[in-house]
Amino acid sequence: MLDVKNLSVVLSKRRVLHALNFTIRNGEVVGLLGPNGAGKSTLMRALSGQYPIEGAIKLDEHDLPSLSIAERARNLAYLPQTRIIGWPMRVRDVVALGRLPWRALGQRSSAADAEAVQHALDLMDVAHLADRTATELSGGEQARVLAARAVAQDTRLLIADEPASGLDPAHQIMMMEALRRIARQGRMVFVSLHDLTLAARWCDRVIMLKDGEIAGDGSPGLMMQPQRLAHVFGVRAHFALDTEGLILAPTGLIQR
Ligand SMILES: Nc1ncnc2c1ncn2[C@@H]1O[C@H](COP(=O)(O)OP(=O)(O)OP(=O)(O)O)[C@@H](O)[C@H]1O
Repeated sequence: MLDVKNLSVVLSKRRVLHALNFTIRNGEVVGLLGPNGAGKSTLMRALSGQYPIEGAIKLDEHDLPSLSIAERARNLAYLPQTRIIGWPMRVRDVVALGRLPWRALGQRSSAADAEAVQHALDLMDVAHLADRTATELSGGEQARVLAARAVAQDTRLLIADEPASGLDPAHQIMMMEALRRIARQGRMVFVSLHDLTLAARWCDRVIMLKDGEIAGDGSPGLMMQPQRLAHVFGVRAHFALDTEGLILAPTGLIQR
């Protein structure tokens, strides 16, 4: 379980996150929602050890901020929002970088590493691109390759900052299904999303951020009510239910 207590982050003397409290349980996909500037990326970076924090972050028995970089990389994978690959490497080699935290310096990759890489390539539907040069791929393809690298890291917590943005509809659904499959193996997935339709359908729980504070934490059905959507996002939405769950489509702006 991830247990976050009184987490605050100050950047350039500005308090961006204000005493956040929440948990993520094993097996859950938890969506992080909120308008631009709410603090989603800051929270994800803080959890992955990129910012100094106030408060406490515990991942099972570990105090996350005090783990070494190597230990952290074996426990937590972080997929950043910017997903352009800078190195002209083969796709399979980019994904294999996710295995480095599991090997001693100079140790050769094992059959288990190769299996994890292939699994990640398949899960993110990039196996057919495995021998291409990563920098020559489209933006959405590069995004899926970097997601595969994070999956190959095989950690109990996966933090993904807007992994569905820039993907075509089929790959957005594939991404959410993949995250759900990862969670159902008993792992934790924390995913930020701007697409409320995807969040309503694929997240077990959503946490809403507004101005660096939690404005809601619960099931999509409970959290995505008209009043809260109006308060947090300033939008109204159409709601429907089908056999697979909630369908939510933002339809207009609330006049403020
Ligand atoms: N290094 C920094 N120094 C000062 N303020 C920062 C810094 N990084 C981010 N902020 C501020 O923190 C707030 C939250 O930014 P953050 O990037 O976390 O928002 P977000 O919810 O991820 O937004 P978006 O949906 O646009 O990606 C913003 O007001 C931003 O200006």
